[in-house]
Amino acid sequence: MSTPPVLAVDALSVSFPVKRGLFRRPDRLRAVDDVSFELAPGEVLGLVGESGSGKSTTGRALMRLVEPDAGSVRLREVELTELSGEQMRRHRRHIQMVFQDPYSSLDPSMVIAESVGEPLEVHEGLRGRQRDERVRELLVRVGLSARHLERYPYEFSGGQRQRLAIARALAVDPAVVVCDEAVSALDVSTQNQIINLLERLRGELGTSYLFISHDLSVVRRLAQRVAVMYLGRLVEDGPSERLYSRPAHPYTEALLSAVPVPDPVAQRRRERIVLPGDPPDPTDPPRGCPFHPRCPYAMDVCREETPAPTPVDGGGRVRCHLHTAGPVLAGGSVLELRPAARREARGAD
Ligand SMILES: Nc1ncnc2c1ncn2[C@@H]1O[C@H](COP(=O)(O)OP(=O)(O)OP(=O)(O)O)[C@@H](O)[C@H]1O
Repeated sequence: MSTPPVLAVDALSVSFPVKRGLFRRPDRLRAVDDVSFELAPGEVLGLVGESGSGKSTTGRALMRLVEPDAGSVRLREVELTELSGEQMRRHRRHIQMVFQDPYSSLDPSMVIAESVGEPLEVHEGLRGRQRDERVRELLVRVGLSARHLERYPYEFSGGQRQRLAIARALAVDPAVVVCDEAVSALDVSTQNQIINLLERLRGELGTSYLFISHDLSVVRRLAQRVAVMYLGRLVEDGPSERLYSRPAHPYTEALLSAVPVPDPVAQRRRERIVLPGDPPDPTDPPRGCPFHPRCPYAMDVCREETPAPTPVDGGGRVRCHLHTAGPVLAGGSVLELRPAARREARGAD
């Protein structure tokens, strides 16, 4: 029997009211639409997509920092969507978040002993010397000096502050950490250090991460599996190795075509796919497949029907009509999304 997931998200949806005018009823913006995924113990799942695709809202909904409209979030068999406010506050020790801006979790007016030690006070009732001793251990664990206890966050560099935010998130030994663009504001060498730190801590503590980022090259370094969002929906998920080498959804293919590769010869040979237009208005998504107005492979069916998830090679799923028609078009269950396949798709239109 395979190990049960530490986190199981099923058909999660979140919407926000959006005011259009004084006398009109607010529209609903579907920021997260029917999203499902699982996270295994010690696994890193990358969540990628353009700005506004719903990545942060997904992460925040898991923590109940925004309330889902529908769906289930099970953390180690506990249904988080059914907990009362007080129960959820207590349960947050098991699911923590690291934000892009470390000041989201570090109060600038508190010394490190207080801000990193706060979860230890709240969840384990530790105070004084006991709390400080644990904070010292945490500082060392994230590569900082144990002597920094009485310093304020502004006395640290950006990378060091992110280490402090990670120490705070890990203080109460959570099962899952949601990292929301946690390295995006850092320069490349500091990014590398933080990624190495997260990887080391995963090895030492067995923590699972949902690693949200718009940067596919950063995600590739850390994630064993990747899920791709477009307009609030997951369009594809699967093992990193397969997804990066053989994307099954045209949107994933376009995102990957923009990621630079280290080999200059391979880089010159690559076809950069520039998607036409902007992402549609999320308060008025297109009929059929939400991606069809920008899709280089769009067929008639894509304008009419919303694609259902279909399994792809090596595990994972893709929501794409082209893929459903895959065996006809390409003779395999993962399409080769190349110009030839594109011509065939148009022919099958
Ligand atoms: N509190 C809110 N009220 C209204 N709309 C919101 C709210 N929060 C997010 N949205 C909208 O929901 C959609 C998804 O936003 P979200 O921040 O989750 O996307 P994202 O993929 O994380 O992008 P980014 O990386 O730019 O934050 C966007 O259209 C955004 O404008």
